[in-house]
Amino acid sequence: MTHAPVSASLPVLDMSALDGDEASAQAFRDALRTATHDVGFFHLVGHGIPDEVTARAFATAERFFALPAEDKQGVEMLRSPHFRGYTRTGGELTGGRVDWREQIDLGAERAPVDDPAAPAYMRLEGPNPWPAAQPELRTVFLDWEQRCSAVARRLMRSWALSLGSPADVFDDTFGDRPSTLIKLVRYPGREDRGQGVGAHNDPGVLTLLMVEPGKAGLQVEHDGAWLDVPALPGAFVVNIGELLEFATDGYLRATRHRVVSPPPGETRLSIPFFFNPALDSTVPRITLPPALADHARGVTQDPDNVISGTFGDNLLKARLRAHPDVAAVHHADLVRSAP
Ligand SMILES: O=C(O)CCC(=O)C(=O)O
Ligand SMILES: [Fe+2]
Repeated sequence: MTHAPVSASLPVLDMSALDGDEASAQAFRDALRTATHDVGFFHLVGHGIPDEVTARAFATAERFFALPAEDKQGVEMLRSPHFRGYTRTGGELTGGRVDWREQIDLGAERAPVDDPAAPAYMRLEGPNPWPAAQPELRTVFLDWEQRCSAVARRLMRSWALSLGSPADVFDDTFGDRPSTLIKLVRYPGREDRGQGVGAHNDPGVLTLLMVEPGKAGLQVEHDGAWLDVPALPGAFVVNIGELLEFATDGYLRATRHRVVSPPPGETRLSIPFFFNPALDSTVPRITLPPALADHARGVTQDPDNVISGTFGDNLLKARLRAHPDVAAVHHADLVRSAP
């Protein structure tokens, strides 16, 4: 690949260029840096995940949402102090307003941390509730997690090089305990085409989003307007989160986005994968070469959303806000002490 074509206003990057010669790998890295400096979003093809694997992921998600309500309630997030499991439609907030989507959150499968002296964010680590009625959910999405993590680690190394840093500059941030999270999301249709998920930035580093083929609804803020971003079949929509903006002093941009509900009678499935640092790791603030540093905009300052270099702080804050019912049941001590 030499040039990034533009489709539906977002660049399309072909990751298979990394398997080519140094010139094509360099062109990919330049396109990666430019896309995430300018818009903060791009389409990613050539990522190596076969179409049939993606089709299986959507078929599995569809079967999960079609389970009887009791099966979904059996794995509801309200039972999980780690914010894992099923959230019914209307059970989640973004920007203080109700999102119209149902979802299951599947994080890195680990043992809970039971050290009372550990920072509060370590409560986010723990097991997932897997539905007994659908055993393949576990195998399909543990496999999806492995595949997406490999793509994400490769992208992180490409960003590092593209910013004039050693390829491994971000490696320790993720280490062997990255905070991965997969959401299976179903947006029901409705008349008013309102908030499927409200406008937000992703709080972490990197998001690889797969959208059901042919479905629109994702909108990305650019130059003060909302761009419609229909999915390209088999391609990820990739965006960066606030911590990569933080790491680059705003040279790379975490961009606000939202999903509007599909029309009545339609639904939209999506599978976002979040590749984020270990909860207790501090993201390095990298030194940019002068030519890039001149174009660093500084980190966006929002008094309602102060960014910490420690990922766990950001994630815990985001989870408590999005799921106040889970917070009230399992983390009343934290909610009471919140400013
Ligand atoms: O469902 C989508 O297309 C996007 C979801 C999203 O932005 C999120 O869950 O952070
Ligand atoms: Fe998002």
